[in-house]
Amino acid sequence: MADARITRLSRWRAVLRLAAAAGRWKVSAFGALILVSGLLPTAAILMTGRLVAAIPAAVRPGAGAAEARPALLALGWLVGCLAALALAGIALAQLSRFLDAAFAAEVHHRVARVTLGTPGLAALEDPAVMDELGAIQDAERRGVLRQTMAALSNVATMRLRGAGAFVVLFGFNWWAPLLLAAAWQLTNRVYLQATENGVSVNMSDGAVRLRRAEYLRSLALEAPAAKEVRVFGLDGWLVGRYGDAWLEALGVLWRSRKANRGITAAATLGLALSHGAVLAALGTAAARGDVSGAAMIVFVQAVIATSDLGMIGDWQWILAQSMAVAERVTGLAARIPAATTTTLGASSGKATSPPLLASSETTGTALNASSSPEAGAALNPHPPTASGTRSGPVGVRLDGVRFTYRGRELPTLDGLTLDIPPGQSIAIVGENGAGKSTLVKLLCGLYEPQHGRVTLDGGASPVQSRGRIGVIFQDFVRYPLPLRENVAFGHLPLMNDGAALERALADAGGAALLAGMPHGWDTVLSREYEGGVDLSGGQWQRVALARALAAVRGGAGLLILDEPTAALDVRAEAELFERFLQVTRGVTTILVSHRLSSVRRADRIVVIEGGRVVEDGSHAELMRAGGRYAEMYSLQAERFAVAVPLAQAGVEEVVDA
Ligand SMILES: Nc1ncnc2c1ncn2[C@@H]1O[C@H](COP(=O)(O)OP(=O)(O)OP(=O)(O)O)[C@@H](O)[C@H]1O
Repeated sequence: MADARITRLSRWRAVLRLAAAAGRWKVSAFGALILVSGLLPTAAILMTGRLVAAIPAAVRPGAGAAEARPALLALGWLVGCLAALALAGIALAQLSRFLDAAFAAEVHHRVARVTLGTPGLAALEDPAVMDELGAIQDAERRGVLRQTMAALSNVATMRLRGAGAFVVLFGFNWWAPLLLAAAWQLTNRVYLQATENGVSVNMSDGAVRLRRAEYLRSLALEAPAAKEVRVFGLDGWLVGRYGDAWLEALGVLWRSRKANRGITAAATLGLALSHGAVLAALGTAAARGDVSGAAMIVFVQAVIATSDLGMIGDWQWILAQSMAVAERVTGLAARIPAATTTTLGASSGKATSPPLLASSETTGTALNASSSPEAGAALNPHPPTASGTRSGPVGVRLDGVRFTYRGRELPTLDGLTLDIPPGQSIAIVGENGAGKSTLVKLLCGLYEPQHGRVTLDGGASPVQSRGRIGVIFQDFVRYPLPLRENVAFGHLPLMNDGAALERALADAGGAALLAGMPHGWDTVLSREYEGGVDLSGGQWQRVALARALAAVRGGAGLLILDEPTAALDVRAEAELFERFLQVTRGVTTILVSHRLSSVRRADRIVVIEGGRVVEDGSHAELMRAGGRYAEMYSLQAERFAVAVPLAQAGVEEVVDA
């Protein structure tokens, strides 16, 4: 019981803390209006009694006589109460709407601040955190959060009305209000317990199942899985699984409701008996003449109004859910490690993003660089840095790095040591699952190694160096946003610098792509939007490359490319790499690729196996050594030799290793 009280208290505190974001005056006005709306009904009940009591005296001499004054006064007060009640109701509804918008925005903002503020991915991949976020999102989607203040005002005014009636009933006798209040409280407690149980299972066990059901629904309804669902004939299976998953989620709720059925019935019976007892006592008193007609009207209204001390239905359910969500939101920061250097303000995801004023200078410099007549000039010879403290290529050092994914027993990287001097171009190769992409994520500070250290720029952590890194991940994001944003996300200050964006896209081999866009830079890269276009896999890859090059233009001194050309045909890839060597002069580049024909152009190649570096050297050195690299290269070269006749016949993709 004490625990439940503490939980309820902390939930109330959480709601009020989030609501406070709307401003002290608005919240104070909200509280005052609740008080007025909650207490005026009791005043109206009392005024009705006064009016009824005064009417006989007023009727006999006529309305103009002095005896009629109390009745007129009571009537005036009653009308005043009702009018004030109506006005307060309107004002409260308006203010609730405003506060609800502010409340939902604050929840949104806090969740975004916490999730974007965590520098790595580990916390967001934690199933417990995913469930928390899923439950919050679910409440947002169902509109629960946007009704919190309306629910709060309704519940609070009704409780005040009930409390007023409770006090009024003491005018009849001492036990009637106590009996009715106890009966309603008991019913309310039972209902509340059932509601809270329902909310809890809904947001824990139910949420997990609901998330699964919604994922299955998204597979059935949304574009990404549409092709496979149709070709593999998954439709029937999906509909069945979705139905089962949905019923499982609802089953959790139904079971929790069923468990409370008996006690709910007992509480309802108690309610009926207590009302019967009080009304019988009132009737007896009236028959004996102990209670006047006017008092009878007041007490009967009060008996009815004590129901506001009981369960209130939907508003209570909404408030209970909002309170549980509010508690989760305010506790989220404690469960997800806070950012050490990133902030929501650095919305580019770069801790060292320049302020807007500085960015125009940055843009100016970039513009000058980009407007250089020399095609393919080095992108970042002396870049303006985001932090203003560092420029030029970034040195990278990994010291005995060991990293194991959550839930896995064996480490993916196990004592990996690698030193990359500034300006070097290095290629990382290894079999599928060797840990190449994991290494990239560690270099970007998305995971922390359990042992060893990753440092950039001569000692900074990857998170501190975010503004100095340009990256294309293997699973880069295809933003269904305008082409401009898809490229400028690499360095936000370039957003309106058409020349710099154009140069980045051209350097990524995407000049023709821009020419084919119906609305130029403003073309949305998704057919789901009016005037939008769909891109091929290779075209998307060029856009992602342009984004990484925009980052370099904005000051990144380390460019990491994880399988940047997997979707390009062989000729396009060869052209692109040729160009790349020119435009990334003065930048440290790390290339992860299975295409050894591209890899061989790097200054240095390292082979990863068993979580560590097993070979390290130039293409020629590694070929001479005759180890893993030489073996892989020879295998691909054999395929190349077989494929050349086909390639000459125009089937170039066969060469793709
Ligand atoms: N988020 C994750 N959680 C748990 N395990 C993961 C996660 N990401 C990758 N792994 C595992 O870590 C290992 C290394 O994966 P990684 O993607 O780094 O390999 P890779 O060398 O890039 O492979 P590929 O050449 O296929 O891209 C794999 O066994 C993979 O299953």
